[in-house]
Amino acid sequence: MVERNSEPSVQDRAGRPFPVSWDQFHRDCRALTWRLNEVGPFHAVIAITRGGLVPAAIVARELGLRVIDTVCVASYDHDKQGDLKVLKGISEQTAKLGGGTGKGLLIVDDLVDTGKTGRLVRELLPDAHFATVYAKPQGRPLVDTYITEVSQDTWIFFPWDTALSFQPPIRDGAA
Ligand SMILES: O=P(O)(O)OC[C@H]1O[C@H](OP(=O)(O)OP(=O)(O)O)[C@H](O)[C@@H]1O
Ligand code: HPA
Ligand SMILES: [Mg+2]
Repeated sequence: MVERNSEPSVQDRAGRPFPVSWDQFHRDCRALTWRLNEVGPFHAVIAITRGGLVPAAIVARELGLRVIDTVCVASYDHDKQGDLKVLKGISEQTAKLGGGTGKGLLIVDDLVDTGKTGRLVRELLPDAHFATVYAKPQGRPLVDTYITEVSQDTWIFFPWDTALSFQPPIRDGAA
């Protein structure tokens, strides 16, 4: 738990931890690609940084796509969501592939939570296909394809944000 002021963080409010291992994440990305393979073909993959970079690499590999671009968005400072900022949009070359509206482009992110990030990127590329690995109910309507839904009060811990650590035995008070 990280407290920077008296407000509970999104993660504190979320309560339910959902740790995801690298193995599980890889399996979920492959499951996502099975679905996307039926929707495509796509001209390019666009990762929403930074969380979307990992699933985008796996999905692109599985779909045989080599054109990969990024939309760089900053919102959560660890677990507190601030104002959204687009730090970088897609390149002119990728925009051309999508005919200006994103048609035939595949946007990938690790998850949708409130949907703020997804909404912003959809506004930039309204005709693109938006895929995430995980979805919470508030953001789910924005996503075209996802694999696993978790409750809004779940906090997903991704493998690139975590490390193995000792856990005290349950009888000694472990959660
Ligand atoms: O649906 P929302 O409520 O907008 O939340 C979802 C976004 O939040 C996380 O990114 P974050 O902004 O934390 O940045 P990161 O990908 O660089 O970790 C996650 O990777 C999604 O992009
Ligand atoms: N886990 C990690 N990052 C996030 C989440 C989450 O559940 N929601 C928004 N950003
Ligand atoms: Mg992100």
